[in-house]
Amino acid sequence: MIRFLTAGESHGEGLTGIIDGIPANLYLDRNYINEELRRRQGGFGRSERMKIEKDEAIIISGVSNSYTTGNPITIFIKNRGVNIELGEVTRPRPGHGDLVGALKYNQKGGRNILERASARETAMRVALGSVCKLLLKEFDIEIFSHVINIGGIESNLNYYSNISEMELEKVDESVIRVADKNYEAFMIEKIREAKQEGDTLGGTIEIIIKNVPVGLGSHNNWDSKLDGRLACAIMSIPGIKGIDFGLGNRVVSTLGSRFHDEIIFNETYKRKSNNAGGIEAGISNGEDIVFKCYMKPIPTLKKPLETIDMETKEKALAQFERSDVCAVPSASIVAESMAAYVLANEFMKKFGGDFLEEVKSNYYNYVKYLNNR
Ligand SMILES: Cc1cc2nc3c(=O)[nH]c(=O)nc-3n(C[C@H](O)[C@H](O)[C@H](O)COP(=O)(O)O)c2cc1C
Ligand SMILES: C=C(O[C@@H]1CC(C(=O)O)=C[C@@H](OP(=O)(O)O)[C@H]1O)C(=O)O
Repeated sequence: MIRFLTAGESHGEGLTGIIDGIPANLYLDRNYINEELRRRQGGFGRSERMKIEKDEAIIISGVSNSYTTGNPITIFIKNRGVNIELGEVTRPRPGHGDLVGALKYNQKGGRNILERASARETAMRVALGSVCKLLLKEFDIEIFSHVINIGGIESNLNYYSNISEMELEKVDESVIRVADKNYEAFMIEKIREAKQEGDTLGGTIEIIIKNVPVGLGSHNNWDSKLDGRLACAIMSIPGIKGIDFGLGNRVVSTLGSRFHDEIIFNETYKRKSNNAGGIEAGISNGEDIVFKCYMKPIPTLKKPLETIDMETKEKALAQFERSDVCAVPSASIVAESMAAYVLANEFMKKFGGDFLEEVKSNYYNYVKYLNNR
């Protein structure tokens, strides 16, 4: 079993992560980890903070001469430009953790809460997730993501683009479908407008995972189901408010005869379509795993919402501090990383071994078995 924990505050010394259960003898490419960290820092709409930070993974344990040893791997990422005044936050921001956390932990305001609720912590999830990605790559499993909606500007280039319009449910009128490959330019413009208005945006991310073998996850109990485990991991990302698999909410408006993926046999079992998104009964079915996740608009607004001052109990405007306007592209890298963790964990549960060669032998033995079914 693979498990991980992170620690560290947004404006503290840095972030620490420990991941346990990665087999020995896996080549751990530091450049790859740092490149993943760089990808998370990108995207239009992020705050000045991303110009200050230059995330770099310092590997403290579990690796020798660039190969894993089977020991727990510890990674540290230093916080660089911690130069903002860390005052108390007594005018809590609706949508952030300030009020609920202060009440739950008996704090004067939200400072100690936001330091940990902040998505700064997701840098470490990406570092640890990249270790999981490197393990999955040994078995040709690759995870891709792209942003398909920002604040209602929707790209029609998604996994299911080739489905005829007849089969699409009527799109909400507030959604503008951009059939153009230049949809990114429209999205950037939308973010620019929101920034000018002192407002913020959310959006939709699509994740596609390729070459997943049949048989990860299990139908046999609620907490073994692969879709459930992915949903839990993805929903734990700050700001993510929903996830759906395959055709997503179109399941409600599509006839069963058109929805379910017919089974064919061509050397192995295959499907004529992939509306389920690669998972049936909590088990991967060998097709691409496809899901979408939905991020709410960033809670910190330059044009603040109404709140209550926790000291006076008077009506007030929510506190503003440096903030992103839109962080959907960054969240997509975090979503890839959380998906990598879940899949690597399921992979090790099924093909477990203490060293990579042992995991490979178990895996290829299973592939041989499948080829004879
Ligand atoms: C990559 C990333 C960056 C974020 N940046 C900000 C930000 O700058 N300001 C902010 O208020 N919220 C930001 N958020 C969202 C908050 O962290 C999140 O809304 C908050 O912790 C409350 O959690 P919840 O939205 O899951 O309820 C960001 C989220 C992610 C994934
Ligand atoms: C630091 C990161 O994101 C932060 C997430 C975040 C929040 O409230 O979630 C608030 C902002 O923090 P700050 O006020 O220091 O700029 C973001 O920059 C990061 O992604 O590395």
